[in-house]
Amino acid sequence: MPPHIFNVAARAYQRIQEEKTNQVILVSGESGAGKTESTKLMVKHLVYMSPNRSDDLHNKIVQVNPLLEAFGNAQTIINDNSSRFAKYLELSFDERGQVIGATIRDYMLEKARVVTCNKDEGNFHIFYSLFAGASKQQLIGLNLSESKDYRIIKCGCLKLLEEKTKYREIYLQQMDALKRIGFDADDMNILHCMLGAIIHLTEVRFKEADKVNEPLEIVNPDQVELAAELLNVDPLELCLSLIKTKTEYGGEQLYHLKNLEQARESCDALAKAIYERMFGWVIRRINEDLNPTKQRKKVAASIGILDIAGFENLQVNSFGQLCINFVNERLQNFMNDHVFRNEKGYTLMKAFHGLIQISKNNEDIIDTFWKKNIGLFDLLDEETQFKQGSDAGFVRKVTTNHAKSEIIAKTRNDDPVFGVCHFAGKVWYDCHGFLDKNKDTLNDDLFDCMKDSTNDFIRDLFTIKKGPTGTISETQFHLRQPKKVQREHRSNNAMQLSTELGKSLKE
Ligand SMILES: Nc1ncnc2c1ncn2[C@@H]1O[C@H](COP(=O)(O)OP(=O)(O)OP(=O)(O)O)[C@@H](O)[C@H]1O
Repeated sequence: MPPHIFNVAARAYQRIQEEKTNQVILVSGESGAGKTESTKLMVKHLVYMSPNRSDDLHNKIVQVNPLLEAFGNAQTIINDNSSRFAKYLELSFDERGQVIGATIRDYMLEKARVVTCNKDEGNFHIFYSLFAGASKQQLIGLNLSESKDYRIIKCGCLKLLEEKTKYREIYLQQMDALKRIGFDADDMNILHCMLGAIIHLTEVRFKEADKVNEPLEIVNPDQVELAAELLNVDPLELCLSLIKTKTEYGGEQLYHLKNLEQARESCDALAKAIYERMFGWVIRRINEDLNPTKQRKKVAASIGILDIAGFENLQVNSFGQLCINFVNERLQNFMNDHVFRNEKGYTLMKAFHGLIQISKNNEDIIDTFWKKNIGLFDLLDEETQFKQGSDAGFVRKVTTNHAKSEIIAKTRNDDPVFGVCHFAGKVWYDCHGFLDKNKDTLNDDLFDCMKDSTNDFIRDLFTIKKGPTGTISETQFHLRQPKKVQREHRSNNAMQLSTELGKSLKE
């Protein structure tokens, strides 16, 4: 039945051979519709059609999926294995139509999931497989305990104990896939250290001081200490950067103490930043391994497959859903423009008549998001920059500026919620935390702290600038080879750390 996965792939392949033009396959559909599975089948089919293919390369291209899914997928209410990032995979072919490599571009990783996930959803798969699959020794090495109820795996619905056998198996597959793309012992060590550091950072708790104008108290400084140790950064510098921030004014450095919320946010922001950069690094390594130039053959044409997170309408829709749904609006618009509005598209539309629903023009919806000054994104940026800005203030701006719009829906109560009538249906957005998610900044002190790591690789990872797609996987910047994290043996140092912290804050 059209549109048949293998038929679409075969047509693209035929065109690169006959017309010698690059092809792109755009896979769209709601979350859980089968985009990722279809992409995998198309890749398999394209590689299968390639003559004299190298089995090693063939296997590698097909086998990167468990890795991408480990770090980029999670259980959602709709899909047990939902892609929480967008992926553009480009297969390169030589003049004989032989596949000679692949490149992956990643976009929009939903890194907020590391620290918050909706009820009945899960965190990224890698955290569950780490606890289920890593040996006792490995976990002890990361100062993690099998039995502790960590926030990172507690959030969401997955019952690790019930799924342990499944996740142990998945962990072994993931480690095997990492080895296949060239991860050596040092790479594995640093990857595990970063995962461990993220887990410890999400455990850090803060407490208001008893007196006003006094710094916050870190309830469990041992967790900061452990994270610092795994990242080879100075624990005292890390503690200080979590509870105070510096600004420059008239050439002078001023220090501000963070409030409870700001400290929690900056700790979460650090955990998210480490995850995001680690994810980019894994993709970068996949790309290095599958680089077509390694085959010493000229790329004659390519077939790209775009698989982005599908349209979402969950029980609670937040900033992530707003961004995902906007991208889906843009894709829909692209389809309208480039497929259905030209002659070939019209024929296609007739052929598909009754099989798929042709959506109406959605330019008004795109304008609602993007129009200068009054579009949702400009309004959100404006409210975010406003010192007294709030989530409720953003919703007020949206509903006032779009009072007559048929696209924006309001609630009758004062909840910071508004609705958008998308091409695929109406979605209500709960705007709690929108401003923070939009800010998503790691303050300079924390950045500097990471850049001061004594481990060259961690330092590079945080010095590297993000590329045009917002990830580090694509930048030209050179990353040094990871070196094993040097562990200093620390015991019962938390007390000493607290004393040093108090002294340093007084100074
Ligand atoms: N061709 C297929 N064969 C077998 N199972 C499939 C196929 N397509 C989809 N499925 C089933 O549907 C589930 C969801 O598919 P998939 O993850 O590809 O959806 P998606 O559209 O990529 O969703 P999301 O946008 O959430 O990432 C799969 O985990 C699988 O169980």
